[in-house]
Amino acid sequence: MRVGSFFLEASMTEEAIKSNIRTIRDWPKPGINFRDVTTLFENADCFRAVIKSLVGWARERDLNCLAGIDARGFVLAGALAYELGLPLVLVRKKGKLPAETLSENYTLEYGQATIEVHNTDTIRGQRVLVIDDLLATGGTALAAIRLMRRLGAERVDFAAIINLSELPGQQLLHEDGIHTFALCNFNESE
Ligand SMILES: O=P(O)(O)OC[C@H]1O[C@H](OP(=O)(O)OP(=O)(O)O)[C@H](O)[C@@H]1O
Ligand SMILES: Nc1ncnc2[nH]cnc12
Repeated sequence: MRVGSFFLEASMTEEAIKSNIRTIRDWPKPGINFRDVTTLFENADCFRAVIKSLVGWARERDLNCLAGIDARGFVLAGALAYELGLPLVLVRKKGKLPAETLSENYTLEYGQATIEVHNTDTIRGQRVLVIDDLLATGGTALAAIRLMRRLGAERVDFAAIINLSELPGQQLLHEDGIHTFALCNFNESE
């Protein structure tokens, strides 16, 4: 995985980004250090620097479609779609999409879930970037990637603000041949 400090403006280092992410201990259950990006979104300069970095990386990847993951991934994906001028497909939690859907089940750090996408032609033959706020076990990202492949994606990349470096997501995506980018890493001890 490439960590994004190369793309960050001099004024916004990896450490500066991390300092804008709040950690909530033992939430939503004991033992989980929840990395809360709402504090980063509330800092306009930091949010702009994050989008600028993601856009810089995305431009190098010669993409032609984006897919955002419900819910925090949507905040990033909408800004990237606007900036890059690319179509955006929404990957939603089960039961939220009104037309015909494809579904994938997955396991989270703290439970089980299902994500869905509309049965759209927009993905077929495209180089797609899947976007989320955070990569942990990789369950969500890999489920979204499976959906993109079922919809006929030619290539799928993945980008997030945060990689939880002691969880297996990064390695699993690498083993699946997914080009992955994150702006910062967190260890359990932080
Ligand atoms: O790598 P994983 O172990 O799959 O975990 C990462 C996912 O967990 C969080 O979402 P969550 O399911 O909490 O949903 P939310 O964005 O709706 O809060 C996060 O936004 C990622 O989507
Ligand atoms: N530790 C964590 N913090 C925030 N979102 C998460 N999703 C999965 N694990 C998470």
